[in-house]
Amino acid sequence: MSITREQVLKALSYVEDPDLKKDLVTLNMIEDVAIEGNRVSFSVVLTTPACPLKSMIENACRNAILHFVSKDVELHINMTSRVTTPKNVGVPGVKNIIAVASGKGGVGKSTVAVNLALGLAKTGAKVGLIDADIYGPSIPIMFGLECARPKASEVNGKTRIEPIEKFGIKLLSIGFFTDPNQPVPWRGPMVSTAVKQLFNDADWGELDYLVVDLPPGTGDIHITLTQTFPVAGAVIVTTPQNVALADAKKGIGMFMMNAINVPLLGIIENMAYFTPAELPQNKYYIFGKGGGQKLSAELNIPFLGEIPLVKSISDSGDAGVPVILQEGNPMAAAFFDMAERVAQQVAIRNAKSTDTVGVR
Ligand SMILES: Nc1ncnc2c1ncn2[C@@H]1O[C@H](COP(=O)(O)OP(=O)(O)OP(=O)(O)O)[C@@H](O)[C@H]1O
Repeated sequence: MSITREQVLKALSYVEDPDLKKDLVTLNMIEDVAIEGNRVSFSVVLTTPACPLKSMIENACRNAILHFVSKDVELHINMTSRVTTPKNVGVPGVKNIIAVASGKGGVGKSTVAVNLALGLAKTGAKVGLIDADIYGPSIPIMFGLECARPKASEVNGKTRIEPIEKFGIKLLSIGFFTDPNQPVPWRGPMVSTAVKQLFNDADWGELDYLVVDLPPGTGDIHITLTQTFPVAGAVIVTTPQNVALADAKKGIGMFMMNAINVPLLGIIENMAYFTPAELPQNKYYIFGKGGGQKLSAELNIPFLGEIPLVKSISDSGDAGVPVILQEGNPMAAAFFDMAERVAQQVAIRNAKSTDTVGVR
């Protein structure tokens, strides 16, 4: 039996990426094809290491080779990734900026942003996190970094801020530069300058994803961010109450405005139901049921999942070790699934955009 490269590629041309709706060969996702006797190896280059369809695609490739080439092939598939990016990247080295927003305060936006960033990093992606919530920067507490002060140096006459590194990600919070006991009366231009500095004056290096925790509502920071930097997409966090959903709708409306026009990656319903630690099967829909799903259906925006109201989420945030880092905690799995879905939506958006590079 003599296997050819053409046979291998022909077989793999029957495997479609379910999200991108094209076959892997057309998408240039097959690399490093090597054949020695009946030993065949190749790499599948996914659009994100957080791809929730990774094992499904690997199985489909295996079946295609065994079916169309030979069932006697000794097959080695290397599943790898190269994160895609919108063409206009505003911060050099940063592939995708993901904004995490909410209509109302206190719905768990920072909790989602933190666990999203750490979930993406867990898959092997290079991740940064910016806490741009000037009214209540909570990320220093959630990372146990209340007293941290990032180093700043002068490079060629320009200030360079070094993000703090913890739990495998780089982070900066507006809270690192203010006194937590001293209220800061922010004025519009100050806000805009401070936010731009977090992006432009920081040494972020190479990042696949830079997650930005925005203040609640719609304001100066949202306008500065979306008009200064090309944002890959926004994630909207809401709770199930009608008042929260109504405000979430306004937030979504802002991202859809022509002048802003940021892709909506989806809605996350936080505190979707209460579940006691000792009775995890019991779900109490204390704030109403299914509001986030209904909103996503109404506005035709992906629903990225629901996170229950669980004491360990709050405790871990206060203790400075986010829940996604706790092996075996079911909430870690819930946040990890959510992170995969967000990365999936970024890849879909990037591929749909005519400006996309990375998927060739
Ligand atoms: N699913 C959850 N279960 C239990 N507690 C939660 C959950 N989500 C968030 N919390 C807790 O609720 C509080 C508010 O959360 P968080 O700071 O993330 O909200 P936020 O929307 O960012 O608020 P703001 O923008 O007003 O600062 C925190 O104490 C957090 O630990």
